[in-house]
Amino acid sequence: MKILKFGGSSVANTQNIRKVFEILKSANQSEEIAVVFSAFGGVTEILLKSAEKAMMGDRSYIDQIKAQEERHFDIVKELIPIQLQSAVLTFVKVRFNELEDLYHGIFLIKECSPRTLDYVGSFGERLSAYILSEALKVEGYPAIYLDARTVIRTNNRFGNAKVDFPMTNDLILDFFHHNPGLKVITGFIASTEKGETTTLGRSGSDYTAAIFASALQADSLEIWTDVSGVMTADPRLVYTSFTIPQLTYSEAKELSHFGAKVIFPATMQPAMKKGIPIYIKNTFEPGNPGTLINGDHPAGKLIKGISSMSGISLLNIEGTGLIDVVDVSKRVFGALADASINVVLISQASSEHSVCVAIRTAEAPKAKEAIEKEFHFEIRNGEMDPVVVVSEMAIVAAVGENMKHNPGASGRMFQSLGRNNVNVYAIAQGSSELNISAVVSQADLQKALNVLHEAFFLSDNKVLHLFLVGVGLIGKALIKMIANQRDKLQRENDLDIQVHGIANSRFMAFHEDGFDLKNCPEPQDAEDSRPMDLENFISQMEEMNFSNSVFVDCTASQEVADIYERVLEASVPIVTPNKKANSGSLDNYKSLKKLAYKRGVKFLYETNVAAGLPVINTLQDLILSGDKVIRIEAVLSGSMNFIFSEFEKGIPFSEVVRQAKEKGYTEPDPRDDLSGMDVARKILILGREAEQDLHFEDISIQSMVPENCVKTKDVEEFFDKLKAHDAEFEEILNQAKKKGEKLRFMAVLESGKAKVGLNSLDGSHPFYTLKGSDNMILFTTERYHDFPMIIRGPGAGADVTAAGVFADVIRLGNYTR
Ligand SMILES: NC(=O)c1ccc[n+]([C@@H]2O[C@H](COP(=O)([O-])OP(=O)(O)OC[C@H]3O[C@@H](n4cnc5c(N)ncnc54)[C@H](O)[C@@H]3O)[C@@H](O)[C@H]2O)c1
Ligand SMILES: N[C@@H](CCO)C(=O)O
Ligand code: NA
Repeated sequence: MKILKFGGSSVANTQNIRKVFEILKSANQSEEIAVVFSAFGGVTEILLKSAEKAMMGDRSYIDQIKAQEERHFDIVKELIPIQLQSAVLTFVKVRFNELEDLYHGIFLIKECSPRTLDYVGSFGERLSAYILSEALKVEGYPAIYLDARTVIRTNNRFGNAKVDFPMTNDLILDFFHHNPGLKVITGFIASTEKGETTTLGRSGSDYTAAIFASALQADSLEIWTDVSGVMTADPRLVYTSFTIPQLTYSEAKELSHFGAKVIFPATMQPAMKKGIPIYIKNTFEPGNPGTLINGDHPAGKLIKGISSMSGISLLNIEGTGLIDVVDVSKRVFGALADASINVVLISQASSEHSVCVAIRTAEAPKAKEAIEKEFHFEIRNGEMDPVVVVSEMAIVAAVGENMKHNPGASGRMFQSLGRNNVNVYAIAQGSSELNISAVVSQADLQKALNVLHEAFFLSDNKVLHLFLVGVGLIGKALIKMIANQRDKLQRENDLDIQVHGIANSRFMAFHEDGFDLKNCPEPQDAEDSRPMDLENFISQMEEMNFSNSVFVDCTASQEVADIYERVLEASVPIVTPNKKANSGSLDNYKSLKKLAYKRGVKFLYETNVAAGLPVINTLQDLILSGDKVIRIEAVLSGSMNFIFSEFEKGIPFSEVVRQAKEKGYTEPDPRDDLSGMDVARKILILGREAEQDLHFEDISIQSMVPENCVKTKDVEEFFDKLKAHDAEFEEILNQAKKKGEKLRFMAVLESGKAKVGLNSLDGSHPFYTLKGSDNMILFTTERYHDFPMIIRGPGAGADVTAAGVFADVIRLGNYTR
């Protein structure tokens, strides 16, 4: 025997009802079934509201009831052939006539008792189940209409009656014994011994189904609704949520307590007690297996789902007078109970200094008043502070039986919340270890849910949400690379990268779902393009509030570097090829590192030096493992190396500089390379990474920019003026050539001082053979003493740089969560 129950939305119209009949057809093939129906979608609510209207003397109830009568007539006419309609239409007409009389009575005496309300409320199910039983007969079933008032006995607590199970079970068994056929049962309603109509309260039809399942020792109970089972989290807030295949009875209770309103656990109790498996299924997606709720306890994920609840306020009851006093909690909760306030969550630390209670926000003023009244004297005497109410809060809770005796769940929960800058205001975990609840601000709720959902369910699939400032040469190359690699990363590394914000110096744009990276627009051409404003860009990033946001700075801008502090404060990691932050004041360099450490987020800048070559990471590894840097000698500018090595081939100097720019080796302004500034910044950063307190003043720099080229209107004018100096550079080159030497623009750092400039080197020097955009770095350290560690390779250019930025982003993927 299987009991199937269909909710109001499943039988809201004939189109849906036909889907229900299909489901019954296939269910009926394999075993005996009985079916419980709710009223047609929305009917009961209208019946009850109309009663209220009638009571208030509002005649508009008449039209509403008429409309419902028509709706029922229509359903009959659509489901039942004309020659069989009249009996059914008469049944409906008689019920509505009776309803009319009832409402008229309520209207006249302006009174409607809970008893009358239950009677009024019973019509919806009586109508739907009767009509559907007749329609099922038409479909060929031996259908029998069962008005559950004849078998479910309750006390007379109208509105939420208590079932007399021994009596009810006997009546049900007896009815089934004497009435073979497909029972079509009214949900929600019952009666007292005296024959008064009662109702079973919230989700009463589910309860009816569970009562029948229990009485008949059914093999299973199916609750058919309009969602495919219980989801891992509220699907409106977590797009990646999915149906939980199986829950234990206790997990189902915990999950439905908050938010997941698919089932109301109390109603499942009769079936749970008998260990009857319950399926939650979707009428509109019958092929989906939905959720099975039973007693099984398979090993698996730490948690089954995350529930949530909005509209919460925290009450903080605090004071020295609370310590070691035995009746404080009794009085707090007594006062709340007396004021009929439902307590959602409780937390008290062992210091006993404060008690924290979460309640619904609507009840907060009443709760504060009740407690302050109770502790009137203590507050007056200063032994207790006035109750502090913090509103705009929400609760998230991780639920699962596997947390029991299994360390790690709370660690993972709070670590992922913390990493994503979600502040936790209060925590509660019962000793059943079934549920860990955290109170967070309402503004953080969606992020918190997503963070937890990712941490517990998608931990094999991380998503990085990028906000990219600077979509120039490097930025564009980066986007292209991500677009090309994305599928593979998802498939083989469970890592997804989405870009939600893009900006250049003039425009910015955002995309909630992430830009289509294969056809990524320029910031000025994007759909919601707007003028660039860095503060706004950051605010927008914060507002979008993704878990695992990443700020990527592909500019050479000081202004952008100056915002890093704010980004790190928001616990958002930074990846950047921009050298400005690390080569500014030593204090700023140190404080950024400290802040990143404090916030537990990464600040990655491998491409600050030698583009994608592994220089910074290698140096950091050397230092971490206890090595000490004695000397760094390096060619650190791809463009300068290109310029001075190509120049040898007889191309005029100004022309080679232009080529370096065209090849994407130079800084946005090539004078930053020629002046030695770019190299100076790099050696400064290397020195600092080597734990030397290096300042800009500790570097002597030889500039290659002729004096009259320093100040020009723009880069074009600079190139024009540079032409006039071609002969001077030619002369420097010839000097070197004469000696059989080559010109190399390089940096040397030793004993806390650095020198940056042009050198003429003979064939014995390792830099002699460098070509094109090559960089080369020689680290002489305590360990690499007799022979230096050498890193060499192309150190400028869009691809090698973007690849280095990309590698840093992927590295973040390994750190997050
Ligand atoms: N080109 C290379 O080989 C190479 C190698 C290593 C590191 N880098 C570094 O990469 C960074 C970018 O270089 P690029 O060659 O892509 O430069 P680029 O001039 O092509 O692009 C810079 C982008 O940043 C934008 N921008 C500038 N100021 C901005 C601001 N305040 N707000 C928003 N956007 C702003 C510009 O509009 C442009 O889109 C620089 O820091 C450079 O040092 C470049
Ligand atoms: N302009 C730099 C690349 C950025 O670091 C160089 O030529 O090496
Ligand atoms: Na590098």
